[in-house]
Amino acid sequence: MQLRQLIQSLPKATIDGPQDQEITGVFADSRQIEPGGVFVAVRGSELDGQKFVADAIERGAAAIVSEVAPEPGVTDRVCWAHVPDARAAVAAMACAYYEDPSAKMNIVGITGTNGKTTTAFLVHSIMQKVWTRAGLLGTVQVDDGEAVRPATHTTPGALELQAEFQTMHDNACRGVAMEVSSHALEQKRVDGTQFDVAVFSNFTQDHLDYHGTMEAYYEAKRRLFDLMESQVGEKKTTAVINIDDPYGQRLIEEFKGRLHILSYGHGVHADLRLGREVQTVRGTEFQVTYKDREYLVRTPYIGRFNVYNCGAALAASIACGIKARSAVRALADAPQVPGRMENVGSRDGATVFVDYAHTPDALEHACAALRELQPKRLITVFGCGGDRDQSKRKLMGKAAAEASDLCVVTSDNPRSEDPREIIRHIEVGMEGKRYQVIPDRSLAIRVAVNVSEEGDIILIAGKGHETYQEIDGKRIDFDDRRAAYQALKTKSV
Ligand SMILES: CC(=O)N[C@H]1[C@@H](OP(=O)(O)OP(=O)(O)OC[C@H]2O[C@@H](n3ccc(=O)[nH]c3=O)[C@H](O)[C@@H]2O)O[C@H](CO)[C@@H](O)[C@@H]1O[C@H](C)C(=O)N[C@@H](C)C(=O)N[C@H](CCC(=O)O)C(=O)O
Ligand SMILES: Nc1ncnc2c1ncn2[C@@H]1O[C@H](COP(=O)(O)OP(=O)(O)OP(=O)(O)O)[C@@H](O)[C@H]1O
Ligand SMILES: N[C@H](CCC[C@H](N)C(=O)O)C(=O)O
Ligand SMILES: [Mg+2]
Repeated sequence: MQLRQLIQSLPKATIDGPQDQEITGVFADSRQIEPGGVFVAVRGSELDGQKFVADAIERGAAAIVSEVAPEPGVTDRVCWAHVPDARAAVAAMACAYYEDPSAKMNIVGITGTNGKTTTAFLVHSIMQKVWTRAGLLGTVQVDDGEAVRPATHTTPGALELQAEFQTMHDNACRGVAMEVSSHALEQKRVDGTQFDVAVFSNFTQDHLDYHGTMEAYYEAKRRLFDLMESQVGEKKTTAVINIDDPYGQRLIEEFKGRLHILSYGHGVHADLRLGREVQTVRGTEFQVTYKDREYLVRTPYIGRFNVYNCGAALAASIACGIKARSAVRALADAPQVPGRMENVGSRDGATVFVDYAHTPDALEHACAALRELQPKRLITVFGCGGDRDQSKRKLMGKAAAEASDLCVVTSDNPRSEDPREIIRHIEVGMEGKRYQVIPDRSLAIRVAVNVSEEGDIILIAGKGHETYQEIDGKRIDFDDRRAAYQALKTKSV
């Protein structure tokens, strides 16, 4: 692509210097730049990209995009675009460079505190069944329609994202199911993406370390809908919103008349109504009413919260033009989402589930889901992440202690923090309840399995699909599922 053409995609830019050359790519990381590339200097949360401009020029950058004006003489060597917002510039150039691949596919973006990964898997699996090829982007993995690989972020940076969309389109994907994290929305990673459907699953406390307040966290989530409203193009867009969630109701109020809304939930006002749930160890059955027609949904997923995730996935699929009946049918063999309510085995009548609940609300729901299976006792092993929202720790302690017969409090990615200090924060919420503290996660799992008896259920929460434990900035191999399997195998009688 010609630099002149790319530069035109930048809103409100002041341009100086040579523009007549073919460029080799757009880069926000100076370490990746190739000669003839465009370097965008982003002021990040850790570093200021401006510091790397000289390095980028040294490596042969053809153009610099920056919030800072050029120094005299620089524009004799490179083109300089002075912009008001470098993150917005990255997104705009990413879309232009990859020629707006999101405009050519059905894009479902999913935001909310809990349930994004699960809902994205469900939408992806419905799309795959109906359209043969579909893309998936989320916390666990990326599926580009041909190959699956582990994800590094829930939502990739703007450049990686648009490149991924292009690959998916080249691979004949008709649709993409993607998670949209609040970090991504705040950092404009999805700006310029043309969504067909935006889903709001629910909203409870998390990430206050990053967003500061619940209001700022909500504003970040709402940006997905603001973006969809301001989207230019041919797409008929739909906002799929959980009407049973108080913040979902607020979102509906805020966007009524501005976006086409398809609500889901248990109430009579929901456009897609959920009801008559029956939970068993093998899965869940429930009824869906949409446009006066009733559907019986069968899914292998357990837990009431998964009825919501299925409802969101059905509504999103319908909004993409998929027949309700086909979507319902596809849910019957919904895939196991790695580390989400994953049954990893039983021994002497006690069963272990590994789950990714790492917020107070998720932990409460995960415990409640397993309680519905009427265990003799529910034994919960959990911890809280270091260098993350500290105020959720005591709330998670309370949620787990209230719903469990016994808790084993342990470590979950302490990162740079002292694991015992994190555990002390958790314990504040557990006063007067039965629990044990075992900071070594592997030992904690072994102890929980060893004390279990016939009819017990053990929930190992917080790490789900993760295959590491992050201590002091280092990632050590660790997998709850493997640790549980080993503990079951070597259980003392
Ligand atoms: C806090 C946060 O979200 N940080 C993300 C963000 O970094 P940043 O933009 O603040 O960048 P920075 O490190 O300060 O550097 C500033 C700029 O200098 C550039 N640089 C840096 C070094 C150099 O030598 N040359 C150079 O050009 C960097 O490429 C960057 O453009 O953008 C980077 C590129 O996209 C991300 O890798 C990075 O994710 C960090 C590692 C991270 O841990 N993020 C987590 C919190 C996150 O994003 N999580 C959400 C999910 C949360 C949920 O569970 O809901 C996610 O979407 O994954
Ligand atoms: N709809 C829901 N409501 C409440 N809790 C849920 C819901 N769906 C899943 N959970 C709980 O939250 C955990 C995380 O689910 P999931 O990975 O689908 O969410 P997520 O929003 O992608 O999370 P993250 O932001 O960490 O990627 C699950 O393991 C489960 O315990
Ligand atoms: N995406 C979540 C993952 C948390 C998982 C938990 N294992 C932890 O490390 O805190 C976060 O960044 O808050
Ligand atoms: Mg996720």
